[in-house]
Amino acid sequence: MTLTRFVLQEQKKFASATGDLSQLLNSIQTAVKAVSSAVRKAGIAKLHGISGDTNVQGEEVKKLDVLSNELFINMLSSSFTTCLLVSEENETVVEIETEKQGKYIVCFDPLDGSSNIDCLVSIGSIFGIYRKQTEGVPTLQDALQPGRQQVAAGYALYGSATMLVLTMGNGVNGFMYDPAIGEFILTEPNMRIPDRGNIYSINEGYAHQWDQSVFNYVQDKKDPAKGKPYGARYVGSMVADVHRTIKYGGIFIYPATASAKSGKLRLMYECNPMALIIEQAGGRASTGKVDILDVIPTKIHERAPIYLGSKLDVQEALSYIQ
Ligand SMILES: O=P(O)(O)OC[C@H]1O[C@](O)(COP(=O)(O)O)[C@@H](O)[C@@H]1O
Ligand SMILES: [Mg+2]
Ligand SMILES: [Mg+2]
Repeated sequence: MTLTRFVLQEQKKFASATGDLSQLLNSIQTAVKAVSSAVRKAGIAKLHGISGDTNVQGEEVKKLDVLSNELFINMLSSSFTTCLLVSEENETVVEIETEKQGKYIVCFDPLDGSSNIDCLVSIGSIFGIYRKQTEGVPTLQDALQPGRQQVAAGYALYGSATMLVLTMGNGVNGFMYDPAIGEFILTEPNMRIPDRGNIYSINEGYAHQWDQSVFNYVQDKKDPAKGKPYGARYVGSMVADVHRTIKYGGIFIYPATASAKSGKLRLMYECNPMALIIEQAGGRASTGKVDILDVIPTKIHERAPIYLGSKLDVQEALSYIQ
């Protein structure tokens, strides 16, 4: 089953569906294919003397995150299904030209894990989709919806293969890209996260900046007197760290630190899409105080601390904090 057919099949379950969401998801699929192809060429480009700024001819070469952002914006605006776009790479909300407007709002991180590009480590893209709630000209306020309102969300992981993981609010499905036929194939139907894992994932280099509660939790996860110690894994690409957490279970944390009181990760295009996927796969995602999905955003680039993963692991971590 291809991703395109899967989406169409979901659409058929709703007699009133116009097909706009399917069209929107198809445009994201195309953007992801184009980003994937650019990612696969980026490493080898160095061999041919092409770097992020200029090639051997002195011609300008776009950085991967800038290129990915343009691909997402072009595909989404020409899908005629969106009115507002919120991108990590754009300071303000992008309003689609009136003639091309549709009823959806898309928040996205076109290229996540950018510090990993130059060392050939996995990177990704993340997106969350909302319906415009009011009539009339779209405004910033239309974009500031809590994550709970997402109609669909997903991520693409550019790893040893490219995989697109999608939720439309009734479970999570994973599609592996087969470059030979140019299609995403459903290879991971109904993905479920284990209720408990044995991996913790956090940037321990910042331990001196954590709250005591985070420190105590991580300490206990390593203490043989407190149970079998957990393994540590931290890629530094949220998509890769979250994908591993869904597949193997465990916990991913990007907490508040002394210098970053709301952590680092962005609520609208990193935390919210991942939180919907994790909840739909049977896990939990919290800021430490409330469910990520219940946070009402006040600005498009705001940050949130995040504790995400297996239900019992997140519950245990939260018991240290609350
Ligand atoms: O280096 P740190 O502080 O651990 O941060 C890692 C986090 O930063 C990010 O790379 C931020 O994403 P961008 O690359 O899209 O800015 C996340 O993917 C990752 O989880
Ligand atoms: Mg990111
Ligand atoms: Mg990014």
